[in-house]
Order: sequence, then structure tokens, then C-alpha cells
Amino acid sequence: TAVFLGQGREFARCRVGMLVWAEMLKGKRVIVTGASTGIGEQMAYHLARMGAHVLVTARTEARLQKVITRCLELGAASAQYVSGSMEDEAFAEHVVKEAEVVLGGLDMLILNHVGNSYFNYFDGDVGHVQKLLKINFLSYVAMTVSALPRLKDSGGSIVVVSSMAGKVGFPFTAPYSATKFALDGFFSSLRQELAIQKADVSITLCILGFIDTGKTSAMWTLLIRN
Ligand SMILES: NC(=O)C1=CN([C@@H]2O[C@H](COP(=O)(O)OP(=O)(O)OC[C@H]3O[C@@H](n4cnc5c(N)ncnc54)[C@H](OP(=O)(O)O)[C@@H]3O)[C@@H](O)[C@H]2O)C=CC1
Ligand SMILES: C[C@H](CCC(=O)O)[C@H]1CC[C@H]2[C@@H]3C(=O)C[C@@H]4C[C@H](O)CC[C@]4(C)[C@H]3CC[C@]12C
Repeated sequence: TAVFLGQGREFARCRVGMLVWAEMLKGKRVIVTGASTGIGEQMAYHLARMGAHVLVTARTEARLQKVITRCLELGAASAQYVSGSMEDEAFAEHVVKEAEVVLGGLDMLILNHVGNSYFNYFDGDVGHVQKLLKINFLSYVAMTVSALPRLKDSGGSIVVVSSMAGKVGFPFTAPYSATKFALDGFFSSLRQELAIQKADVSITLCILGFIDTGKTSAMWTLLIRN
């Protein structure tokens, strides 16, 4: 569905598109990673309003409990969580296995989590780059590998949340930017391979600009916006 932002007829087309989309997600089994805060949390609520089965994950169990309670209030067909760190590849695989057990399959994998980084000059810390690659990139690959058989069964989708910093080398984002560029390379290549194999699995890479979720300090938000 093409989404047009504007007024009048364009807006109406957008509303119709959204309604069709909502119906398409009713009863679908969806994993949302990084769903304890920010964009992931809000995506979980949208899916809940559409009547999907949602399985959310992040490290902070107390936050995830609140998110699933809210999802059920909003109309989710079911809501569950698995807590743990995506720095651990075994945990990434465990989340997908858990979805198979509790949801009986999978229709959509939304890869959204991101490890903490900094917005400043690169400080030369190679260990930080390695850690961020594990969380922001390798766990995405591990989850995809585990989920692909189920997604092929269901004709499902993979949604990868990336950034403008994964397309353009902005200053002060070197480690983060590297992980997002890696996602583009891997998932764009995999998309082609799935098409060649005529596998019925779609891959969408979301290129987001700066979104103020209240986490960035007011000073940085002002600087980024300007
Ligand atoms: N906000 C923005 O301006 C932009 C965001 N994006 C992208 O959107 C996505 C969401 O960003 P946003 O909502 O801002 O980020 P947040 O920092 O608000 O959320 C990050 C999520 O990832 C989880 N997380 C962090 N570390 C780990 C870990 N080691 N293992 C498992 N989960 C972890 C956090 O939960 P917990 O701490 O409980 O583990 C949280 O749920 C990211 O992919 C980001 O790159 C792209 C462009 C701009
Ligand atoms: C400055 C960029 C936007 C330029 C534009 O809109 O014309 C931003 C695009 C993506 C941003 C980064 C991002 O992807 C996520 C992090 C979010 C944190 O809250 C702040 C630091 C970020 C690395 C953020 C920095 C600005 C962007 C590169």
C-alpha cells in the first residue's frame, strides 16, 4: 500500500490503505523486537489495535509486562513477552522458537531493537563497534535464519527498522551507522535471493529520519533538528 501524506483525496486514499492494512494484520502472528520503549512499543500498540497476536521482546521485563497489558487493552488477539539481551545470539534464536511454541507459527518478524550508542566524535573504541554489531546486526541475521522456515510456510514478512544514518554517513554516528549500513547490504541481498528462489517472503527496510521519542536530551534534539 502506498501511503500518501497530505490533504483531501490523497488523505482519503491513505485512510483506505490503512483500513485494508489493518484487516490484513488481524489474527497475524507478529514478533516485535525492542518493544519496551520508543518506536517498537508504539508499533506493538498499532498491531494490537489491528487485532494481531503480538510477541514483544527487549531486556527490561517490567516494561514488557506493561506493554503486553496495554496491548491486550487495545485489542490484541494475544500478547506475550520474552525478555533477554540480543547481544546473545542464542537468545535471538530462542525468541523465534518461543513464537513457534506459543503462536504456532509466524507471519511477521519486525526487527527494531538497537543497542545504546553515543552521538559524538568516534572515540576509537573497537569493542563498542563489535558489541553494537552483535546487537544491531548479527542478532537480526540470527533471528532471520531461525524465522525463515516459518515465514516461508506462512508467506510472511520481515520488517527491518533502519535509519537515514544507514544510507548516508552523518557525523557523530560512526558505530551506529556502520551497523545500519550492514543491515542494508545483508537484507537487500537476501531479498534478491528469495526472489530468485520464488520464496513467498517479503523484506522491507524502513529508512527513518530523526524521531524524537523523548530519549534524546533537549540539547541534542535541537542540534540534530538544526
Ligand atoms: N528515534 C530515532 O530518531 C530513530 C530511530 N531509528 C531506529 O528505530 C528503531 C527504534 O529506535 P528507538 O525507538 O528510537 O529506540 P529506543 O532506544 O527507544 O528503543 C530501543 C529498544 O531496543 C531495546 N534494546 C536495547 N538494547 C538491547 C539489547 N542488548 N537486547 C535487546 N533489546 C535491546 C530497548 O529495550 P531494553 O533497554 O529494555 O532492552 C528498547 O526496547 C531502531 O532500530 C533505531 O535505529 C532510526 C532512525 C531514527
Ligand atoms: C541528522 C539525521 C537527520 C537528517 C535529516 O532529517 O535531514 C538523523 C537521521 C537518523 C538520526 C539518528 C538515528 O538514526 C538514531 C539515533 C537516535 C537518537 O535519539 C539520537 C542519535 C541518533 C544516532 C540519530 C542522530 C541523527 C540522525 C543521524
